Amino acid sequence: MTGKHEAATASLLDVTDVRVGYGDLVAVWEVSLQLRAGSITALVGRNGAGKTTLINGLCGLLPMRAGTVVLDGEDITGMPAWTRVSRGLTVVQEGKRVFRELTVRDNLVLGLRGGGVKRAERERELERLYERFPILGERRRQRAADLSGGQQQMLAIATALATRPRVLLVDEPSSGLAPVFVDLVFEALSGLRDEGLAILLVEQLVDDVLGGIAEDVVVLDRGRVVLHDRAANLSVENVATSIYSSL
Ligand SMILES: Nc1ncnc2c1ncn2[C@@H]1O[C@H](COP(=O)(O)OP(=O)(O)OP(=O)(O)O)[C@@H](O)[C@H]1O
Repeated sequence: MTGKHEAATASLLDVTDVRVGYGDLVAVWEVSLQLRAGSITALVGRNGAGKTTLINGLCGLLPMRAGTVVLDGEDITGMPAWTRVSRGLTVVQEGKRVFRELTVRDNLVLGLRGGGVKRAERERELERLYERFPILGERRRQRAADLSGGQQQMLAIATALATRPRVLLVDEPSSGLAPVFVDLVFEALSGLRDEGLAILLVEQLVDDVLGGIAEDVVVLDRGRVVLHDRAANLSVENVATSIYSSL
C-alpha cells in the first residue's frame, strides 16, 4: 500500500448489519463494511457466497431487509436506486451491461443524464470520458454491440463514471475477459481510486487483489463477512483459507 492511499482513510460508505434476500431465502446476513475514499476494497468469495446480492442491495436494486447504508453521513438506506445514483453511489453490474443497439456516445449520454449533468456541460463531460478511455473516443459512433468484450466492459465503467459517482460498486469486471483487457480494466479502476473514489470490487482473481489492485479485502462466505482486513496484512493463503472456511 502506498503512503498516498494510506493517508486517505475517511470512510465514505458505512454499511451496517445489512440483510438481503429473495423470498424466503436470506443470502446476505448482517454484513457490515466500510469503504474509504481513495481506496479499492475487494469483495471475494465462492460462487453463491452472496457478493452480487450484497452489491445489488447496496445500490438499491434489491430491497434490504435490515441494516443501514450511510453515504458521507447521509442515510440512503430507503432510497431507490436512481436517487442513490444522484447522491453519488453507482453500480457497474456483472456481465458488461450496455445498451447494445445504442452507440457508444448514446450509452455515455444516458449515464450523464442519470448523474443529472446538464445539457450545456454534456459535450465537455463526453470529451473528458473520451480522454480517459481513448478507445471509446475512437469508437464513439459505433454500436456498443460492435465493440469487443473488453471494450464493452470499459463502456460499462465509463457510463457509470458519467454519473459522477463518489462510490463505485463494480461486479466482476474481469469475468470473461482476456488478461490484456483485465489489466486495462484494473488500470482504469486504479486511476479512479487515485482520484478519490471509494470502490467496492467483486473479484475472483485473488492474486490480482493482493498483488496491488486492492487496499482492503472483504471475504464473504454463506452471506457473512468472514474476513475484513488490509490487503497488506494478508497472504493468498489467508484469503483462500477463509474463502473455503465453511467447506
Ligand atoms: N434471483 C435470485 N432468486 C433467488 N435466489 C437467488 C437469486 N440470485 C441469487 N440467488 C441465491 O442467492 C445466493 C447468493 O447468490 P449471489 O449471486 O449473490 O452469489 P455470488 O457470490 O455473487 O456468486 P457468483 O460468484 O456465482 O456470482 C445463492 O444461494 C444464490 O443461489
